[in-house]
Parts: sequence; structure tokens; C-alpha cells
Amino acid sequence: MIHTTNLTFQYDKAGEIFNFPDMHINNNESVIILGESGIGKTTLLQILALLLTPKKGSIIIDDIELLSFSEKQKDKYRKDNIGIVFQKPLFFKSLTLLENIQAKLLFSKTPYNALEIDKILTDLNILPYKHKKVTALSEGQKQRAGIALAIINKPSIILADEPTSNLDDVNAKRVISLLKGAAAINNSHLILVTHDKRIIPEFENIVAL
Ligand SMILES: Nc1ncnc2c1ncn2[C@@H]1O[C@H](COP(=O)(O)OP(=O)(O)OP(=O)(O)O)[C@@H](O)[C@H]1O
Repeated sequence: MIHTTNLTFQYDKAGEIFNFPDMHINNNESVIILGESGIGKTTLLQILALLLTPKKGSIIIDDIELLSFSEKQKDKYRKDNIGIVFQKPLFFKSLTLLENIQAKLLFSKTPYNALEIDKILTDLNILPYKHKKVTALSEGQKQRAGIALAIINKPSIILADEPTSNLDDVNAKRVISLLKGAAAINNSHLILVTHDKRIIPEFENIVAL
């Protein structure tokens, strides 16, 4: 269960203050966060990912208040529990897609399972690019490679920032189905921010900013 209350954030002292709505997300639930450009969707996702610290408020996950953690504890919690699909994926640029996945598995101490990797890459429609350098992938292929990296170690929380923005209708559908499937299999929470209207019908729980 994820429960957030009174989350308030400000980038700098004279800047805008963001007051985010409270959220209550049960296990196995997927949530889509909607709002116009600049409203603070990515900011909220980064707070949930423990990458930004709010001025006020709390984030309780499975009865643990995460904002009381030290930076070191936050880093460990993020590494062990949170899969982040960034708007612009972070890769080791000199490595192939498969080598990036291997690095992630090593870093998160997750066993290597070749069949499982191929299954995820197939579901994302990027298996043929497994041995290609990530820099040689198209923007849409990179976006899907970023999704593979985010879910490969079965995180209990998947946070996705505009995961379908560069994708055509077919691949957008594949990505949403994979993210929802990964969340269901791993009993994870899926929280997705977007302004992609195509994917709204796929979600029952909507938070509007
Ligand atoms: N590092 C930063 N320092 C100062 N202001 C920032 C910073 N990052 C974002 N902002 C501002 O905070 C506001 C919210 O940004 P955010 O990226 O969260 O919006 P968003 O809803 O995700 O937008 P989009 O849909 O366009 O990605 C914007 O006005 C943005 O300019």
C-alpha cells in the first residue's frame, strides 16, 4: 500500500509551490497521473522515486515512512524496490542493450535469466536489437529499452514518466500491456504520468493534477 499526504514541493525559495493531491494506492493497483504540461507530474514522480525531497508531507509504503530515511537509506530503498522509466532513459552509452541489462542485473544483484530477458524484449518488440549499441537505437526503441531496464529486476514499485510519448499506437499498446502485466506478475504498484490521451482508458484509477 502506498499512501501520500500533504506533499508540497518548491524548487527554489521564490519559485512556485506545488501542492499535490493525497494518494492511496493498494497493492496490485495501477494509477495514471494526468495534468497539463508544466503542472508538476515529473516533479511528483521524482518525489515518489525519492529523488526530490518535498518541503512537507509524507510517503508511507507498506507502513514505512520513507521521507524519514537518510539519503543512503533512500538510495538503497530505490535500488531494491523502485523501477523508474525516465522520459529520457539513462544508459551506459558504450554498451549494447543486452550489456546494459546485464549491468542492471549485476547492480541490483538479480540472477541472470536469458529466457526471461528475451521474453521482455520480445514483448517490447525490441528483441532484434539486443546486441546493438543503445546509441544506435531509434527514440522509440530507446524508450522501450528504458522500460526493459526498469522492470528487469522485478521492482515492487514501477514509476513511469511518459512511457508512450515517442511511440506509435501499436507500440504504445504493447508498452502499457507489458507494464501492467509486469506489475500484476510481480504484485507491484504501477504509477504512470502522462498527457497521452490514448492510454487513459487502460487505467481505472486516475489522479488529476
Ligand atoms: N530543476 C528545476 N528547477 C526549477 N524549476 C523546475 C525544475 N524542474 C522543473 N521545474 C519547473 O517546475 C514545473 C513543473 O515541471 P514538471 O517537469 O514536473 O512538469 P510536467 O507536468 O511533468 O510537465 P511535462 O508534461 O511538460 O513533462 C515547470 O514549470 C518546470 O519549469
